[in-house]
Amino acid sequence: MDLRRLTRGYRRSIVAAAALSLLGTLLALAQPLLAREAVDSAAAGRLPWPLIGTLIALFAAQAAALALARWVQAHTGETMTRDLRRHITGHLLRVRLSALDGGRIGDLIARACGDTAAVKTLIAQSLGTGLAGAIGLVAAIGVLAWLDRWLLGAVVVLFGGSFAALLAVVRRVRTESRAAQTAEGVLLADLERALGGIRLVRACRAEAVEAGRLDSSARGAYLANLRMAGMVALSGPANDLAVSGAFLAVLLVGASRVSSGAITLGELVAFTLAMTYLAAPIYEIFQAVSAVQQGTGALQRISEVLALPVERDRPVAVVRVAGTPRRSGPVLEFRDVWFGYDPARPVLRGVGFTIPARGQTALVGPSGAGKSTIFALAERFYEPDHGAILLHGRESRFTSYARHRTAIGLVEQDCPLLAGTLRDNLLYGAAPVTDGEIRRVLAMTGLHRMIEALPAGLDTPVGDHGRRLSGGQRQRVAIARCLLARPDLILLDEPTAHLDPDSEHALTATLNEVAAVCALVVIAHRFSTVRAADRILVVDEGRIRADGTHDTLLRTDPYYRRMANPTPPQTFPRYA
Ligand SMILES: Nc1ncnc2c1ncn2[C@@H]1O[C@H](COP(=O)(O)OP(=O)(O)OP(=O)(O)O)[C@@H](O)[C@H]1O
Repeated sequence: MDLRRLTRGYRRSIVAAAALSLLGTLLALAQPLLAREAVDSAAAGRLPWPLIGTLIALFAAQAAALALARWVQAHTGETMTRDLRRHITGHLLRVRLSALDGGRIGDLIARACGDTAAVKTLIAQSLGTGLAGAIGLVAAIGVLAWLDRWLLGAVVVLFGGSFAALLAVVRRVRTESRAAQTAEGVLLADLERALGGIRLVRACRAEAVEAGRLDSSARGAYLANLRMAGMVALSGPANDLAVSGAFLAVLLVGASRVSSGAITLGELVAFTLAMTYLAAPIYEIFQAVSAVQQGTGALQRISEVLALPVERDRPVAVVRVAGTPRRSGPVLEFRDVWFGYDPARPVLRGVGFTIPARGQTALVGPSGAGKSTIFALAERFYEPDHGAILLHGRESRFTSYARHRTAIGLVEQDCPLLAGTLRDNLLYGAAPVTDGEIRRVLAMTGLHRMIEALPAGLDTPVGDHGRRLSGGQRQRVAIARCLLARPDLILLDEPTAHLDPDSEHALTATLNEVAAVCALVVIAHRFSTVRAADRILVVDEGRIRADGTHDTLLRTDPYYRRMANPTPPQTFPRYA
């Protein structure tokens, strides 16, 4: 993303703002010429009322043009910021999870909010005004040269020096601006880390550690902003000094030229009036250049986000060649799938299995074996490094992400819910459902009694990440949401982990019911859940070690045998 691409689609508004600013400047520049006539007439003892009337009209027209220019600029700045935010947030929601794994969410939020605001300043303050300022400067110099070249010489010497100094300052502003934005990103990411894990922070009495960490990131932003403010502050008085010096010089040189008869008093007054209009474009150009420097730092950070790879469906032509999905046969198939979060260190090593269209399959295996990773690949959060995943007999990479995920429902281990009401969470991503269907699913998942007991029922807020619900309630809401979406295949990561024996029993009966109408794959550590499965896959070190029914595996697989008959000290069973 660069300035050229950023301004595409808004150039008309920018030019309109510049044209209005320029009109304001030109109306201002006409004033000294009329003032010269008016002062010379007044000096001759005649008050030129028509001239004075025209001057007043010019003042009013100038004010109106400049006010309108500012409004158009502000409007353009706000529109661009809104569109840029829409673009960046839309992009972030489609970024590949592999690209997000290494980044910090708080920093991404800072880029989507803070950096886009900095770009707004760039647009609102610079493009239109800078353009108009540059043209206004040339016009003002033209008028001054026409009024008196000698006086203009004095002005150029004084303003020229200060302008060169200002440009040097502006260059440093860019570096410091980028440093400040980066430091603010770190601060937001640290704050998000601390608030996201606030219970852990409290339980570990780590408030002071986190406060120190936040303090040091806040200090980074503070120092960079301070350095930038220092430079901008220095440049202001330097500019003022140059303006006052130039006025003094003009008055001194001008007075001697009036007394020698080289120019009239009216011409001197006109010159000093025109000079006031020289200061405005110079200030506008300075503001514009420094806003461009600050905005370019922010634009760079936004470009980095927009460069993150996104999930993109294959072109329709390629997808058509891949054939149509088969409804008969297995719903999901893994064919020799290899995958590593870091491709050099594979987590899955040649995983292969098929999931029939009905029935329950359990995935068991030691912690870290790769079970959740199999789910992540089945859901296409990541693509395999080698091998293929087939949905209804068709390679999943030829299916759109939306269609693929409509067919597969996932309930993850920590059952994340979103801030909102129970209803929002139950219907999140679901096709339109009837109240009867909601009631049926609530009864299946044992949520109906809990919801009946709530005064606001389904409209009860669940809090951030569903924190106002218990772990078991969260889990059941997540399962109910999944059932309401009516997928062909449901993936449940440890669905009974948070349940008491009664609820576990009830859920196992529900899962048996569900498995009669669609395919169900369950990651389970509890033997009671595994027993209910029609088929069990044993995963170990990224491979399917064994595959069969409960009875077969009891006879053939040592890990499964130990899982079925645990001996007390062996909490984490391993292969012999
Ligand atoms: N997003 C990730 N980035 C990098 N490595 C990861 C990521 N997620 C998991 N891993 C690694 O992949 C390996 C397999 O993890 P996975 O979560 O699939 O295991 P699991 O069998 O589901 O374990 P558990 O039963 O404890 O949930 C682990 O070594 C883990 O550290």
